[in-house]
Amino acid sequence: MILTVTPNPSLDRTYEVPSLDRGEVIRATGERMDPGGKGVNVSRAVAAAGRRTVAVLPLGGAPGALVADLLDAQGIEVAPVPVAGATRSNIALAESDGVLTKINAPGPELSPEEQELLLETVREQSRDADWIACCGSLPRGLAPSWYAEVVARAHAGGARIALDTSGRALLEALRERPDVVKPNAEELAEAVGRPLATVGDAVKAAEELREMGARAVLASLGADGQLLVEDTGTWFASARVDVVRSNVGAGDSSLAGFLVAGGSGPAALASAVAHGAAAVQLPGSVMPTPDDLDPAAVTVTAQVPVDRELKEPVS
Ligand SMILES: Nc1ncnc2c1ncn2[C@@H]1O[C@H](COP(=O)(O)OP(=O)(O)OP(=O)(O)O)[C@@H](O)[C@H]1O
Ligand SMILES: O=P(O)(O)OC[C@@]1(O)O[C@H](CO)[C@@H](O)[C@@H]1O
Repeated sequence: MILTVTPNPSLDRTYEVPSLDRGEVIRATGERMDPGGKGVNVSRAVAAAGRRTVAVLPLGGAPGALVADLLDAQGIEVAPVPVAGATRSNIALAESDGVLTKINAPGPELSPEEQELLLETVREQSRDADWIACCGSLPRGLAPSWYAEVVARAHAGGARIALDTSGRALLEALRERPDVVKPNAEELAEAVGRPLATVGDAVKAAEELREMGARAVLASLGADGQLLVEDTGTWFASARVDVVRSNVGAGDSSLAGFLVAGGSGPAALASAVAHGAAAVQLPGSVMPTPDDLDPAAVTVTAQVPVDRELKEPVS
């Protein structure tokens, strides 16, 4: 079973707009609502792959009830933590030229009792978990060391941890040796405090994250593909994509692909890239099913193209 923990979930609202004109009334040509938050998306993708998953998440107010209904309609098993504050709504504005602008709200502040209940729920649900995926930003109230605490507890209980977060929450958790961390290019650059211009820069930064405590690093590099650096080797993978419709949740889909394929080694990396490539070709944060995957479009190599310039360098 793959348990996901999303301390700051969201109701994701996507509006399709011709273009963004600041200061004007913009008429949307389409809209959709998805249950969101990075761990929630990982659960949706794991379930779409036909594997058992449970999503732990605080839920509050009318948006929280809507997130619960949407997850129920998708058959996702949820271990909810009722909270007083309303679950946030995050907005994505998708322009017709493919540019996507996202507005992420801070979310409710969790009281000390709610924080304790969240930790306790994670503990209870961890019993049958092979992997625990801890994903996304921390809501107000949770200390930057919160993920570090979850990693320590999970390891004490024998589960493996995949962590997808950023900033101080990531840096503090590294000391507890998470089994895999999944930064995107920006998060990787921020963690090591320098820009990334080439695939080789990303390899060096991933190696540094391992020196800081991560056992493995699965770095997602947007249109450039993905990199896996672990004890047994370093691999680079990419996939052919015809049309990008929405990259919201592509990283979450690829983390799910990595975990359902075993969570280590080149075959798991290939699955991660196949899931990311399929996700960007679907609207909103729709997660791919096995029918959407095209494993033949994926290439994986141990000959990492270190001199290749990133299409989206991080300055
Ligand atoms: N423009 C693109 N073209 C082709 N593949 C893409 C593109 N964007 C993303 N992907 C695929 O999806 C994977 C994850 O994307 P990305 O690195 O943007 O994740 P992310 O920033 O963590 O996303 P999110 O936080 O929205 O889940 C990439 O490694 C790649 O396989
Ligand atoms: O604010 P966070 O927690 O960093 O990210 C939240 C979020 O942007 O991540 C998912 C896409 O990865 C969306 O479903 C959600 O809106």
